[in-house]
Amino acid sequence: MSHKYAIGVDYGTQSGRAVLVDLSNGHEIADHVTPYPHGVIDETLPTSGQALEHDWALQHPDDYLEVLRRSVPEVLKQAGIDPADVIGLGIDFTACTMLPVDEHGVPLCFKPEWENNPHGWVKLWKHHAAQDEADRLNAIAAERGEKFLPRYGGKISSEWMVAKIWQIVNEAPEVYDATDLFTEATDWVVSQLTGKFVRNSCTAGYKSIWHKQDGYPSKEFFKALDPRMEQITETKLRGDIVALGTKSGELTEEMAQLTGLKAGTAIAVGNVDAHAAVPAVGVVTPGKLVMAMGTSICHMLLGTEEVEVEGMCGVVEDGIIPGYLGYEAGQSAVGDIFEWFVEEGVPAYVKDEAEKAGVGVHQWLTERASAYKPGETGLLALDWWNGNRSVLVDTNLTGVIVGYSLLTKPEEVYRTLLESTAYGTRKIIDAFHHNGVPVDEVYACGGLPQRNALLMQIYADVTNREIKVADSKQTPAVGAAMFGAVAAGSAKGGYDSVVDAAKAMARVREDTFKPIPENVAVYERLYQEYSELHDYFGRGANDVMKRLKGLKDEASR
Ligand SMILES: Nc1ncnc2c1ncn2[C@@H]1O[C@H](COP(=O)(O)OP(=O)(O)O)[C@@H](O)[C@H]1O
Ligand SMILES: O=C(CO)[C@@H](O)[C@@H](O)COP(=O)(O)O
Repeated sequence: MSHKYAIGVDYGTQSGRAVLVDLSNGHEIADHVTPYPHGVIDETLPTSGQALEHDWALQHPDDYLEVLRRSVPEVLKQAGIDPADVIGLGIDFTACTMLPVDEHGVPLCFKPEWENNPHGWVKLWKHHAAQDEADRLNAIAAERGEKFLPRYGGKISSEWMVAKIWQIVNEAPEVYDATDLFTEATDWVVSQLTGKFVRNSCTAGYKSIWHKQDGYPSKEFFKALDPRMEQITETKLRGDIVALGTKSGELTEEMAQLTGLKAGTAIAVGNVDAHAAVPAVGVVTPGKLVMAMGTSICHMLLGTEEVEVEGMCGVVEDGIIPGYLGYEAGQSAVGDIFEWFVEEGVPAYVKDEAEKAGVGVHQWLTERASAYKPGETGLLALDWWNGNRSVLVDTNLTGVIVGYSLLTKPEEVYRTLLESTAYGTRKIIDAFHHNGVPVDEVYACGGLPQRNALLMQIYADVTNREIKVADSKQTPAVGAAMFGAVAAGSAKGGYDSVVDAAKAMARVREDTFKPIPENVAVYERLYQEYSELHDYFGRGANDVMKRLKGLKDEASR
């Protein structure tokens, strides 16, 4: 049999990328990135120019198709292989990134009658404008003693499906009525490839409160939210829910024309970016935490029992690797915080000097920040620039930096922001480790580990754990390709399980980041200070952040 390949397409926050992978060893033969032409739509609607309220974050579904149109043919061209040797394709996506579609699967925002209504568009994972709905949902679920709540660390997030749908019910009931299905973007793109709609068990479990044994919450629960939602699981959330690793269907003729692949190529069911990355670093057993580090961080861990962990995003049977309970937690902003500082927080001289030195601002700041010892900046920050996903699950929390003086330098602030995100990760590791889901090893993948060695050393020191790094530029895409190979199956030159695929294809770098004992000692003290601030601002002792947000809302109305 000739050499076989699979393609993984990773849909990130700003761009989508296709990677063509050799199935015998996991090597990335070709990759290509397509920045989304409309990016993240968080200021004005592209059609009408209507201003969006803050906390909104939308996307354009055609941008996802653009990735297929541009990046898939490009990797085929770069690799110079016969498209018939690409036996499978898998995709992974940010989540919960959701959209309303009509009975033909057409996104409402593609239709002239809905294109000017912001609720007809894709709501990106970091759309945080459904916090009121999430708060009410959590109160109602707690009052009713809904047994799903502990599976989600005690709180359903405003980032997820039900809160987002309920916002549409409240603010645009006409869009709700016109919607045939609410879908995850990952399932919608797969349906465009195969011509057939199925839901994947991963997003259904983590983002739509679905359980392998119990199904969705009851009609009574949805009715208690809003009588208009009573039947939603049989109507707008209907659809077969199938396990990761399943073949969703085959590439249609039309999509074959568009991508250059062969019609009939096996297409895996949709997956989530962070979850797809886990087998791609070879993690298929418990005890190993995988951090997908980019705009945000998702923390993924396998377990054998369902236990309650404060503020985790969820525990889902078969949610990451079949046969295990998959645990997920996360931080809503990590790279995004560094980017905010680079874009909005540095003086002009930093940009000038970086330009003169011929390096990016991140690199310029990182080089200078590396000269400081832990504690030397005198600064400490709370990493809540985009709220707190775990363990507090509260998007209304905001950022703090303590310790400024007239001598504070931009690189010190940058280092402090790097450190603050490491403390946020430590909170998550502690929550799992001390509650029956051990974290013995840590793996990192995503854009950040390759770009910033200082950041990774800080994470090793703050967590006091050695960190292994993926030997791949595009780990989630490689994971998605593995699932594509499993969808094709061994008879076609792929694999029969993702565990088999991981054995052959997963790769981590030989060099690791090891904790440095003297740094660990100082960071332990700083982490105790972080914890004090974390609980003071985050657990109700002082709700100043929420009062400020309230004032801001009043002022902007
Ligand atoms: N040298 C750097 N150090 C730290 N962060 C960086 C650096 N370069 C880029 N970033 C951050 O990386 C993030 C993008 O990560 P990436 O993994 O490529 O994207 P995504 O999360 O969308 O998949 C951005 O938020 C950006 O601020
Ligand atoms: O929330 C999830 C997964 O559950 C992510 O899709 C979301 O944090 C976005 O991830 P990125 O930082 O864009 O890779």
